[in-house]
Amino acid sequence: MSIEIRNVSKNFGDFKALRDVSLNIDSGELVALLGPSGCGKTTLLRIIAGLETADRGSILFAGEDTTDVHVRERQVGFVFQHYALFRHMTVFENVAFGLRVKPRSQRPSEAQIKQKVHELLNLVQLDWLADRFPSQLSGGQRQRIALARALAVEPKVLLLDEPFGALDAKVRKELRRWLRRLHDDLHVTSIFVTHDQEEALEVADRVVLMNAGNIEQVGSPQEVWDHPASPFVYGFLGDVNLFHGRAHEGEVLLDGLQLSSPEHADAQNQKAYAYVRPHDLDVERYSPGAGVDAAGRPRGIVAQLARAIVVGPVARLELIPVDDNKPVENAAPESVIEAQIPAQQFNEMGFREGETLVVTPRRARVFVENAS
Ligand SMILES: Nc1ncnc2c1ncn2[C@@H]1O[C@H](COP(=O)(O)OP(=O)(O)OP(=O)(O)O)[C@@H](O)[C@H]1O
Repeated sequence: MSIEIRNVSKNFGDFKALRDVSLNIDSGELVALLGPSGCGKTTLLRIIAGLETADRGSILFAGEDTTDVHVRERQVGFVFQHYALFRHMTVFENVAFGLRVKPRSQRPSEAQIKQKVHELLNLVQLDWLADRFPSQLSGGQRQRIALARALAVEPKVLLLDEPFGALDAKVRKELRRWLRRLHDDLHVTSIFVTHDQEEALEVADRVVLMNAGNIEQVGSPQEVWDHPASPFVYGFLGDVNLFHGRAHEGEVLLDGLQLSSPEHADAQNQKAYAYVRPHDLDVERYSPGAGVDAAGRPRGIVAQLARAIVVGPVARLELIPVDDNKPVENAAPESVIEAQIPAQQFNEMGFREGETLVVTPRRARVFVENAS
């Protein structure tokens, strides 16, 4: 079932939790709502579910306005972060619950319930736990049971609010792959809230980036990663170095660095930000003249290697720009530059902590502020 979110706004007192949010979700899509804590993800999910009402705007399911449709009639399944399994019921009874509370006319027979519950438990690969109680399950198993329970009533829409939020990193990773496979089998239109960018990028067909009650960008994981639409998205998706400076007629001058930025050829001494991913920085040993191009423009930053963390195939370098006026030890945390190079290259170059290096961006994304 497709979902259309049309100009939805929601205030809590003076606080604007959602500001004129619009979004279309196709039938069978798996969409992630991604954003920092408090950006309005859960509020939007609750409005879609019918657990909360919007101040303005509407939600359409398959083209039909749902405003007057009660949450029970919306055919929505939920899974929340804190497994809401009934503690006094076995796994089997938890999954059967939604079927048993159906109105008598729609309620399946006992034999049908039994068959359906076992099918669902097989689907989440936990049929062998049918007779256990929730307290006898691991966190990951409980979330899979919660999902089986949500699916029991054959929802048209599945809403998941940080479903793996309370689990440890390894289990989270397993479960997100498992959720993706399950979705590929079932194709239930699903919206899944997370503040974990890796989770959103790995699982979703499309990612909706939210910030302060607004949608900043919607796109496939590849699109939002390769072409972040705003400084917020750039900063939120993955590690990034931020350099401040000014742009003028296609050139950007940052602290100790000059970059060409042809897309800002019209800029007239405007405030600019350049975002550079750690793996888009080249690192070489300092020598006089290093980091300066043929025309004498500074293309690299001279910096001291403060720390090198080499784990597996990647070397993460923390570098502090060398400033004549300030001892490196007193550098502000935000001035630390993070670079990532292959561990093999790090070892071949024989870099040592305390050495002076030059870092040069291979790729940067420049945003220019309109008011100068
Ligand atoms: N019932 C409420 N009354 C007052 N303020 C609320 C209420 N529900 C949510 N808010 C506020 O609205 C904002 C958005 O909340 P929401 O739960 O949607 O954020 P979120 O993006 O899901 O964050 P998190 O990832 O922390 O759950 C928050 O600042 C929150 O404090």
